[in-house]
Parts: sequence; C-alpha cells; structure tokens
Amino acid sequence: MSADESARRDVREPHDTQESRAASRPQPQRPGAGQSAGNGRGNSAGSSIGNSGGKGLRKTGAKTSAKTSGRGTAQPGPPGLAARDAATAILLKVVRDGSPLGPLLEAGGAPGFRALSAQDKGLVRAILDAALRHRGAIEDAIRKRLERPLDEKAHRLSALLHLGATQILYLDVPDHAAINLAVTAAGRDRRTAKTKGLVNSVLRRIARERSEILASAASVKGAPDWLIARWEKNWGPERTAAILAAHADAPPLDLTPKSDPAELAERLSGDLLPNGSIRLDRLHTVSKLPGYDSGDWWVQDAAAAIPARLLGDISGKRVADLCAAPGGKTAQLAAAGAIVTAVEKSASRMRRLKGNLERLRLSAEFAEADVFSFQPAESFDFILLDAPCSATGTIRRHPDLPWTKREDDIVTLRELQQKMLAQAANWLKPGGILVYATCSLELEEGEEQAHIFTKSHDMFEPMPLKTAEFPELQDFCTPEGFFRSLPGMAFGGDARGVDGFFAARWRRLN
Ligand SMILES: C[S@@+](CC[C@H](N)C(=O)[O-])C[C@H]1O[C@@H](n2cnc3c(N)ncnc32)[C@H](O)[C@@H]1O
Repeated sequence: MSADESARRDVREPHDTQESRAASRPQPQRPGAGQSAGNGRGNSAGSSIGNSGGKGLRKTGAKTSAKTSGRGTAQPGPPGLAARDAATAILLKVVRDGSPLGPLLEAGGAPGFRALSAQDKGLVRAILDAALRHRGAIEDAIRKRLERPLDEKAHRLSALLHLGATQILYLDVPDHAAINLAVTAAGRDRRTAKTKGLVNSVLRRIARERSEILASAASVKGAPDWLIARWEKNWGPERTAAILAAHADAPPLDLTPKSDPAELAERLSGDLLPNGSIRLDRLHTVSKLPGYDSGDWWVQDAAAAIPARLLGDISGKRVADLCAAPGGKTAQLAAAGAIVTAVEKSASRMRRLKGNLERLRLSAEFAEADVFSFQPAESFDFILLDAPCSATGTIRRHPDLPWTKREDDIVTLRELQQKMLAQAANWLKPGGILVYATCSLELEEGEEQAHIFTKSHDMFEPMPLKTAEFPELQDFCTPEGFFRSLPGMAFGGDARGVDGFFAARWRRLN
C-alpha cells in the first residue's frame, strides 16, 4: 500500500477524534437492577469540531428504541430489526473489511443506516460503539459458550452473536428482546438460518451468566495481540493496562474556548483544565450547548489542544497549518491572532474545515493541496504539522481503530510522516519554529520520528519543552523535551484522562 493509499484509509483521520465526532452518540449503559455497569459507560460522537446533531439516547431511550424501531425503512420485519440489520452490516464492514466506522455512520454512509429514523440511528451508534469498545470481552464471552469454535468464514453469524451479546451485556435492552431479534435476524438470512438454535442458546447463556462475564471483562485483552505487544514493549505492562482501561470508558467532552476559559467554564458548568480546555460529561448534544451558534468554542480533546500552543506567541505572524482538517488546530492558531494558511488535501474535509471556521467566525487562508505539491508564495514564521498517523492515541474516541488497523499501516505512515516533515522544513524562515504532532501511541510516529528529523536536519535545533514554560504540562514533558500523553494519564487531577498525543519542536537556525 502506498503512503497515499494509507493516508486515504485514514480519512477518518486521527486527530478528528473529538474534533470531528462530537458528543451526540447515544450512551450505551449496562442495565439492570443491581448490575454494575462495569466498563460499559457511554460514548460520544457527532461531526466536525462542532457541527453535530443527534440526541443522546439514555438507558430508557435505548430500551424504547429497541421496542419501537424499524420505522424509516421499507424492510418488513419485527420492530428493531431494521436497526439490527444495519448494525450487522456495518459491524461486518468494520471487522471483516477493515472499513473505518465513522464514514459508515455519516450522511453518505452505509445504505441501511441512511434509511433509519433518527432514533434508530442513535441505537445503531450505541450498539456499534459498545460492540467495538468491548470487543475483546464480548469475543471471549461468546467463545467460552460455544461447543466448538465458529468457522472462520462465519462472519455474519459471528456479527449476530456479537451484537446480541452487546445488547445483553452493555445496553439497556431487555434480554428477551435482544435474543429474539438475534434469532429472528439469523432465521431471515439463508446463510445463518440453520444457526437459530445456536444463536438462541449462546445468547441465553450470556444473559444468565452476565454478572460473571462483566466481573471478569476487565481482565480480557481489549485490543489485538500485536497492538498490546507493542504497547507493553514501549510503555511497560502497567501503563499498557492503564491505556486499555482508559479505552473501555467513553471519554468526556472537551471544548477549546475562543476566549476567556473561566467565563465559558462557568457558563457551561464545566471543569476548567489547566491548559484552558473545558471539560463536560458526555451526555450533551454539542449543537445545543450554549455558545455553539455564536461560535464561542469547538470540540477538541485537551491533549489535542497542546501542540498549537507549543508555537508560543504567534499573533500577527504567518503560520502554516499542514494537514489541517477538520480544523481544531487551525481555529486555535486563528484565535491566537495568527495569519494562518490551512493546507489540506481532501476536498470534503476542507469543506468541513471551512464550515467549522465559519461557525467560529475565524478566518484563515485555505489551500486545498497536497503537502507534497503545495507551493507557498513565501516562507512561514511558524509551521505546525499535524501529520496523518495510526491514531492509536484516540482509540477511546474511535473504538473501531484496533480492529481496522494493521501493523504495516504504521510502517507506511512512518515513511509518509518522515517525508512530510522534510517537506515542511523547506518552508520555514530562519529563526522560525516547527512543531510536529501525531495522535499515535507508537514510537515510530512520535519519538523516533523526531530523533530522525533532528539527526538529518543540521539547520534545525530542538527546542525542548521546559516545565518552566509550561508548568501545567509537567507530567507530559519527557526527558528529551517532547510532549507525550497516554490515555489513562490524569490532567490537572482530572482522572478522566486525555488522548494519546506526541509533539516535538525545533527552531530553524538560518
Ligand atoms: C490528523 S488529521 C489533521 C487534524 C487537524 N490538524 C485538526 O487539528 O483538526 C490529518 C489530515 O491530514 C490530511 N492529509 C493527509 N495527507 C495529506 C497530504 N499529503 N497533504 C495534505 N493533507 C493531507 C488528511 O486529509 C487529514 O485531514
């Protein structure tokens, strides 16, 4: 796969994280009387650094939806079946074909999904989020209740079992409804018609043994072996356990204010984080929050808000924001008074970036161009390269990622990033500052990339981050002076953590 292809596969791009899919996804919850929700707490989503819609679906919402859905589709069948079929088709696309989840849930996404009512769409989002977030534990629960392993090609049957188990274990859907729908769905498809009995018995056992399954869920690996092996090698077993635990919980909603963080925190009844981000619980429809229409803030994980700040005082300066969409960092640069050139090669993502800046009443020069063919009219005082990456730092926001990425993606992306950094270096004025960032947990896309750049670019001196300059980042400054966050690291005492991010900084000598 070429670097370009790899970047295309990544279109749901990494740092979109919250920026592109804000907090409107329903909240999967495990039900039930006296039942611990375990790690099945809610989730988020939405679109763009603010343009989201949709309503949070609480426990009762999910329940109601399961009983009354099926509207908005011509497909006959019992209530809930159309939503269930759409969820099955999308899960197959993700886990069998490796398609990123985000685009399948957007306006032009999976056909079965597009035809659903808003309520059923919410239910499908909730089911898929929980099915992917807890995929390891669900897989384990199913495997242990099968008499013999499923045929490797029994993708549809596997998906039906996963979605049924997801509803039983993590959503507020009555067990009998979840089981009946799964059995009906199996019976209606000739590829799975003969497995109705198996679906019924496995799901009934899962319902009966729910408490013990949930009690042991945290000890089941929540990512493919190759990813866990890398993290254990790079970060050690303890931090890897913290990373995995963070992935099991839906992240909070972080906002970056255009100005006056304290005033906005008060207005939104949010928590003010040490970097000026405002943190809210997930249960919000982003577009209905105060200050959305007036463009007072945008959705951006607190860690994602750090790289742009490393540039320092950029007011009135020419700043290039390379790989800019959906624009969380462009907005930060513009709000800080810079003259920003936002370079983005994807036309659709550039449209989103423009829409986001319009809502925020911020301006930038837009260059819809590939970094490798872009030709700036003059050099820049500052450059921020927020490169395409494996996005493994954002898994808590994109729980499909572990199941769609492959290890060779990292090799391909590493080469792309290295070339992008070298290209960016050509456009900086002497004395100018370059910041490179990725939302990856992989050293090849972060620390190693920075070392390679320093070694191969004599004209650039590293500008290590000092805690005197950024006291609030004390826990995130590495001995080499890089910014490094990992999911599971508290920020300013807030245990809800941040995404995994990396950033390094250099000054051009002459
Ligand atoms: C990590 S995302 C950027 C997130 C963005 N900086 C933000 O804060 O909202 C990477 C972006 O790079 C874009 N991209 C990938 N390859 C590119 C290239 N060769 N030239 C320009 N943009 C590229 C992708 O389309 C994607 O929008």
